[in-house]
Amino acid sequence: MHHGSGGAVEAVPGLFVVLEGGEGVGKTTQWNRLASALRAVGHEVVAVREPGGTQAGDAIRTLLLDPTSSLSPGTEALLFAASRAQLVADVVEPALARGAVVLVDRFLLSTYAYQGAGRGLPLDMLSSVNRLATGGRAPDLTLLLNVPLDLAMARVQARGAADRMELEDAAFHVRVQAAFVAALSSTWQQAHPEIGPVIAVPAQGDIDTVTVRCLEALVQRWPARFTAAATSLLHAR
Ligand SMILES: Nc1ncnc2c1ncn2[C@@H]1O[C@H](COP(=O)(O)OP(=O)(O)OP(=O)(O)O)[C@@H](O)[C@H]1O
Ligand SMILES: Cc1cn([C@H]2C[C@H](O)[C@@H](COP(=O)(O)O)O2)c(=O)[nH]c1=O
Repeated sequence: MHHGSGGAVEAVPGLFVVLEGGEGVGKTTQWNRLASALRAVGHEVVAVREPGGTQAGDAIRTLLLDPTSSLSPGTEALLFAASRAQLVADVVEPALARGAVVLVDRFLLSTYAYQGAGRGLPLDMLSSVNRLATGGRAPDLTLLLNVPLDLAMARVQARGAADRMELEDAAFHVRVQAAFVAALSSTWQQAHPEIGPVIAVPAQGDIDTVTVRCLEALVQRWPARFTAAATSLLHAR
């Protein structure tokens, strides 16, 4: 909420922002830093990751990422959707209704990239299942962090203890990466309004530079909403 020029209290719309990209591109790092930067200038930020973010979602995450889990592609897709359904109902919708900035580490585009391109499931089926999960809620903006695949995979290897998805072979990760890149085209986005707008953020530089690029993307999209963030960005330079 904020006070309008006549003193009346006006509702501020919630904003639903998603960070996307393949393994090791720096999503979680930037998700933490963006949340801190926006909170520092007074925004209510609800930061959650997928799969997870609820009690049920965290249990589903453990099952999905455990390298010893044996899951068919359909089971996997349904479990990601189930985690998402709980997250949208319990966290995303209430936070958006309060006017918060909801920052999510991965959302439906990951399903299209991993279960669609990676596993070969048809996007129309994934879309139907996920309509049930999201109730049609689409992100207001997705920041797709872009890093060459070999560099990102080297980071993942350096991190150690790979999860079930990270252990997939190189061809799987090449398909996933190609699907993310395809989502940058305006033709693709027009055909998939459930994903919302997707823009690329070059994420190869040092961590601070990438955070500034992410913030700049938000300021550019919503200049009035993020005036304070823009000012602090200028001071940081
Ligand atoms: N800009 C950067 N430059 C160098 N290293 C980075 C950068 N951003 C993140 N890293 C490092 O790369 C590794 C992966 O980062 P992070 O966990 O944020 O990526 P991610 O995209 O969330 O990965 P995943 O999807 O596999 O969990 C971490 O060790 C992190 O410290
Ligand atoms: C939401 C979502 C995620 N995945 C995959 C992508 C990653 O390999 C893991 C999540 O791990 P992270 O460390 O949090 O990135 O799950 C997927 O395959 N499908 C999805 O919808």
